[in-house]
Amino acid sequence: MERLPGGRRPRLVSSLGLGRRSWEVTLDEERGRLAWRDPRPPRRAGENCFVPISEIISVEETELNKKQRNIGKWQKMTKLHAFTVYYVKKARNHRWRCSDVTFWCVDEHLCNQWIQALKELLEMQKSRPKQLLVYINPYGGKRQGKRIYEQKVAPLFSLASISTDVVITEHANHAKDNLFEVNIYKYDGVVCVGGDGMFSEVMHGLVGRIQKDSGIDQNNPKASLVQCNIRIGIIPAGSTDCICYSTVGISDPVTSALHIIVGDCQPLDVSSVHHNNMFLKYSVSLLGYGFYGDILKDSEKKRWMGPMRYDYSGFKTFLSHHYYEGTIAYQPAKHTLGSPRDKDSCRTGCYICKKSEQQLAEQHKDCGLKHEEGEEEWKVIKGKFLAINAVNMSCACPRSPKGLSPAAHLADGSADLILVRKCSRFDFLRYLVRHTNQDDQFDFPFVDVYRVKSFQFTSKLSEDNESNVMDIGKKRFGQFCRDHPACCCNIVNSTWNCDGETLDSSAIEVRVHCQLMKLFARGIEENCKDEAAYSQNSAEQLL
Ligand SMILES: Nc1ncnc2c1ncn2[C@@H]1O[C@H](COP(=O)(O)OP(=O)(O)OP(=O)(O)O)[C@@H](O)[C@H]1O
Ligand SMILES: CCCCCCCCCCCCC/C=C/[C@@H](O)[C@H](CO)NC(=O)CCCCC
Ligand SMILES: [Ca+2]
Repeated sequence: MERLPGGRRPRLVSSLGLGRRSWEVTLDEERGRLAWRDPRPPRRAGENCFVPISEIISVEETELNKKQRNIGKWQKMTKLHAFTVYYVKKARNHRWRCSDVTFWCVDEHLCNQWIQALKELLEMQKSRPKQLLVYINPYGGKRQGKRIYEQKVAPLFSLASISTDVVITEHANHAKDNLFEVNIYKYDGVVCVGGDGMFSEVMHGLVGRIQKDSGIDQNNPKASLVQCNIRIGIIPAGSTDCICYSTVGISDPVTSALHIIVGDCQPLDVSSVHHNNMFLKYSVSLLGYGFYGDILKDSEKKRWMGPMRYDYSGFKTFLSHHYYEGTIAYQPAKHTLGSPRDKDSCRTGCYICKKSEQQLAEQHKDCGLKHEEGEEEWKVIKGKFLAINAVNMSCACPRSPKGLSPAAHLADGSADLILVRKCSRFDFLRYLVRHTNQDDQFDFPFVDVYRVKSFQFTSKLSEDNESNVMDIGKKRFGQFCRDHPACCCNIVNSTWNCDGETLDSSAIEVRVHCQLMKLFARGIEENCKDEAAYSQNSAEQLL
């Protein structure tokens, strides 16, 4: 479509057939939408609909089948020309579906004009991926990854003319290692089909590869890491799927595939985890010591149970009620506007994350200047903890729809550090139950929460071992419980659960890297009235 005088974008308006009737169809480039309305007087009119061009999946010329041709007596004599528009239809609970509408007319030229105009507009959607690298974990979750991809996702990618290279993983770390070998720069994105563990693998491969190619040493805990602009798409097929749920609002393969197709982009904070100047892992969701570490450790032996293993190990770990002694030092996140006790959550277009993005851009501008991160204050807390959870995002998942920290932000450059101190089993149960209802899980005297940009943890055991290396008695006989010297119960360390993988060290140093990577997502959308397929709105509102 050519520009109108004054740079205004044009409208294409035609009377086109839809079903048995004629509708007024408008392609309004200025407002970025395709709309169709029943031109009959309001009392007799049917639905009026519109779809944003950014949410059109594809347009195709269509041969009307026999049933569709039965649209009126006179049309039987004439050759009809038709095209189908496939678009995103928004359903309840953030679920997206692919819907379609077929318009027809007798004028072949008009039909082609519409197809061409729509295709040109789709071509202009520059954030849409054309070529993707897909990794499928056939053993994640309920072992449905391959079937989910082939039946639900691949047909949508092909409808949207996205070409794919698909790798079905044969062992753990296959995807990660592969990402260090292939030419990643020819792809517009990498898709992982699996759970949080599979996402973590792909993220480590991609972020690690970018650092390697940029000459950054990941072992340096103070290194300024290079942002990864190749987006990752998650097709959920795992046991928890917390990253997908927290960034899309639902764990649903079709919804995620559609977010990839329309080229959504959601920046994400990533924490680096080090031990003694050695890089251990990155984390985007949960770094959990104590309760969640113990669940993970126990559940690894029960992988054959599938997603149920977390319920079994969760119950067992709850009954064991272990607490761990240690010291946490953290740097508060002073740069961010929010607080973990906020009532509002991070949503699409979040202004708190936008503010952090601006700050990051400013930091990059004066990249010559050293930022005084190391000099900022550290706060130190010693204690006995049932759980230490550091979350970069809410960690919402089907088990806990508002997550471990409902007000955490996806891309604000901070993590919420939740400390659950030693308390009774009953109080801990009350705390856990609040993960599943609307009550405030931080409103307990034994729970503290801080928004941080970095933290360190040392367990009491490793502190003692370091300060008493010559204490032969301890070395030989192990450590004894200080509270009950006579009971001889061994004090052991817990394990860190890092996005569903265990870490070997209990002493760790963690730093949040603001918006280090990007996902094919847009954050959780507010439930707005005009959400549902943009239909049933009045014509006056629309046109
Ligand atoms: N072919 C494979 N065989 C064995 N393990 C694999 C294979 N491909 C990937 N993996 C590993 O399986 C682990 C778990 O996979 P995934 O995250 O997909 O499922 P899950 O653990 O059931 O789900 P969640 O992480 O959501 O709890 C990943 O850490 C990944 O490294
Ligand atoms: C009496 C009712 C009490 C119910 C309490 C339910 C609380 C559920 C909170 C779930 C929080 C999930 C945090 C996400 C962690 C993921 O990075 C990780 C990898 O997938 N999953 C687990 O470690 C698996 C963790 C599974 C925990 C059950
Ligand atoms: Ca964050």
